[in-house]
Amino acid sequence: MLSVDRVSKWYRVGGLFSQERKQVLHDICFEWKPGECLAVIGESGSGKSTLGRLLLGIEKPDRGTVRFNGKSVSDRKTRIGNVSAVFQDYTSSMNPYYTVEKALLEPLSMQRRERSDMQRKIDSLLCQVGLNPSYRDKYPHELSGGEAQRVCIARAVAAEPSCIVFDEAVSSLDGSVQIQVLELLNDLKNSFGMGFIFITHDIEAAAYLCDRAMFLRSGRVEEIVSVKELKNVQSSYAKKLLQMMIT
Ligand SMILES: Nc1ncnc2c1ncn2[C@@H]1O[C@H](COP(=O)(O)OP(=O)(O)OP(=O)(O)O)[C@@H](O)[C@H]1O
Repeated sequence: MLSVDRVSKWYRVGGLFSQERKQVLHDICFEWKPGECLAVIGESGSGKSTLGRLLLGIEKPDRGTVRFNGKSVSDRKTRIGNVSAVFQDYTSSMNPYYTVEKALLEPLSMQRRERSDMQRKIDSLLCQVGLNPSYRDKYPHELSGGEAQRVCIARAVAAEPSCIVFDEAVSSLDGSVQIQVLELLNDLKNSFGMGFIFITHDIEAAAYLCDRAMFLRSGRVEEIVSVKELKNVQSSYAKKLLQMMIT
C-alpha cells in the first residue's frame, strides 16, 4: 500500500538568491491499494507531475510522508520491485548508449532469470507494446517518439513492480497503439494484479483503466471519486474539468 500523508511541497521562485517560495502542494492525503488504478486529474499547473515525482522518491516532500508498505519511498530499496515510472518526456528516460535490448535486460537481470528466459521475455514485452523483435538492436535515436515511449513502457512493465506511475505517458501515443497499450495495462492489472497511478488529461483512457479518480486543484485534493461515479462528481471544479475533457 502506498500512503501519502499530509504532503506539502514548496518551490523557490524568482531566481537563485530569492527567498521567495511558492507552495505547489498542500497537505495531500490519499492511499493507493495494490492492484488499484488511480487517475490523477487536474488543470495545468495543479501539481500533478510534482506529486508524481514525490511518489517516485525523485523529490522529497517538505512536509508529510510518502510511504510504500510503511517505508519511505526516498529509500531506493523501498522502490525496487514496488514502484516504477513512465514519463511523457521519454528522451530523458532512455540511456542514449543503450540498445533497446540492453534497456530491457537491465530490469530483467534483477529478477535472477535464466538467460534464455530473459531473451524470450524481451521478445514478448516488445510484442506486447506492438514492436517486433528487430527493435532489439536499435538505439534511442533510431526510434520514433511513439516507439521510444513504448520501449519505456515495456521497460517499466519488465520490472514487474506493484505500481507504475504514468505521467501523461500514454496520451502521446497514436490511437491504435494507445488502445493496444491500454489493453496491455488492463491485462496486467487483471492477470497479475499490477496497479497504476495514471496522471492524465485523457478522461477516456482514465475511465477505461482506472478504478478511482483524484482531482487536484491548485495543489489540493478537491475530490476523490470512484470512476463508476464520475458522472456524479460533487465539486464544480471536477464537473468543469470533466466537461472540458469530454468536449
Ligand atoms: N522544479 C520546479 N521549480 C519551481 N517551480 C516548479 C518546479 N516544478 C514545478 N513547478 C511549479 O509547480 C506548479 C505545479 O507544476 P506541475 O508540473 O506539478 O503541474 P502539472 O499539474 O503537472 O501541470 P501540467 O499538466 O501542465 O504538466 C507549477 O506552478 C510549476 O510552475
